Amino acid sequence: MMTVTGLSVSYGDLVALRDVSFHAPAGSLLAVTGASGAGKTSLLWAMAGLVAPRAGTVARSPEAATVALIPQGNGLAMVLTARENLLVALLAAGVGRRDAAARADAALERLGVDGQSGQLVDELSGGQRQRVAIARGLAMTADVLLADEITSDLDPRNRDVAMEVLREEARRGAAVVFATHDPRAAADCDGELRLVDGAAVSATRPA
Ligand SMILES: Nc1ncnc2c1ncn2[C@@H]1O[C@H](COP(=O)(O)OP(=O)(O)OP(=O)(O)O)[C@@H](O)[C@H]1O
Repeated sequence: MMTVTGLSVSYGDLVALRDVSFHAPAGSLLAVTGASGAGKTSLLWAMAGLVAPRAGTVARSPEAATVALIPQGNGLAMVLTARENLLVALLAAGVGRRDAAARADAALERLGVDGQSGQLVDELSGGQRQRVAIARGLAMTADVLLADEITSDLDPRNRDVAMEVLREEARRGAAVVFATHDPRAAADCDGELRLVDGAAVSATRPA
């Protein structure tokens, strides 16, 4: 569904990603692992089209029409409520008002933050914010879901819920790519791309 070929990303003189190739098929959950600074976020941003590659390509098949990114550090608007954060994203994507409301409410409930729906994000705990950000990505029902370190602030129970959500998204047919430091979370995925200093050192593919 999404194929990365010979991808390099640099910021000025700093090369963050070098000659990385991999394939994210529909219906699979892939982990991107590596130490801090290894290039995981740079890879996801390049896949989302948010950073231009210095070399290489990111190709999407025709069925990969929509891409959603759950960014590291949540990327929520603090001055909006949890529900408004989801609604803004859905309405901006062209989803109708009634459908957007239903999808927002269902996603907040799936992540167990429906009780915080009307609260300003600024008033939420770190873990609650992270769950609202996951809910926003879930509500987009994208063909490709890119999830960047989405379990870092979660307790074990909510970590399991987040992993189940990613798994369900893959089961729905999405190509899901999940950047993580957590070896246990990576072990729950169908395959793993391991980065060291921006280079892919190993890759296991979905069976
Ligand atoms: N906007 C930027 N400008 C300059 N350098 C950057 C920028 N973003 C990332 N880098 C550098 O690129 C390299 C890869 O960073 P990246 O955020 O992709 O790594 P990461 O594996 O996601 O790290 P972490 O696990 O800490 O989030 C690092 O050396 C980082 O300092």
